[in-house]
Amino acid sequence: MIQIAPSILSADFARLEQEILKVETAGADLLHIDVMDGHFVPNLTFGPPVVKAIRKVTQLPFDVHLMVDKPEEYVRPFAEAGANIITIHAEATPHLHRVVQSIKEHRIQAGVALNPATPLCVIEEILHDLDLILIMSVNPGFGGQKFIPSALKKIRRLKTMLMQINSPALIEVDGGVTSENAAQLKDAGADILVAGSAIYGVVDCQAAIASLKKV
Ligand SMILES: O=C(CO)[C@@H](O)[C@H](O)COP(=O)(O)O
Ligand SMILES: [Fe+2]
Repeated sequence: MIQIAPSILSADFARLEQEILKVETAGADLLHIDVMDGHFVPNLTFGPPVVKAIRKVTQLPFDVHLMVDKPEEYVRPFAEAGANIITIHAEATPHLHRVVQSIKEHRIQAGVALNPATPLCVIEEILHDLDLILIMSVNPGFGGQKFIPSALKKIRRLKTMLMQINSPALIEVDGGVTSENAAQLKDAGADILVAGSAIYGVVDCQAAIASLKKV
């Protein structure tokens, strides 16, 4: 069954605890935390103290999406704050292998994210080291953007690559996910759907999660 990871980027930050508990009760599988540094992407969001604070209010696994330059400097602080998965961007470091290994040294899951324009070949040599690959289906930085359809072809090709090396790594898709494109994403090979506005931007988030899951 497909897993759903609500992105708290679209939550009401003034009521963050309730917003997290709301999606936990509604059947979320993971909590997606978008970390932005104002350099790698033109937006600023959460640091390790926020992750540490919300670690106390929920049992949901934390799926930390680091949209930051020099990700090597942030692995330890986010791991110690309570991340269960740390995903770094391939475009953000020339030392992808080293940073992936450093995530694994913290005994948490390691993911690599690819922007829409980044080809799959940049992760080919480290694919067997990864627990998760995040395919961006919007340009990172903001919630509420329109899904870029070329992500579907990329997910299909990635699924084939993973099957060829017998890898159990999960494919996560992030950006513009809705109940309209969820079935296509699952058919293409996605295992985890991240959704911000499709879950936090509607009145009934339980129905929203259910409709994403039922694909
Ligand atoms: O990483 C990002 C954006 O950079 C995402 O996780 C967004 O938070 C997804 O929001 P929606 O596109 O689902 O509204
Ligand atoms: Fe994200």
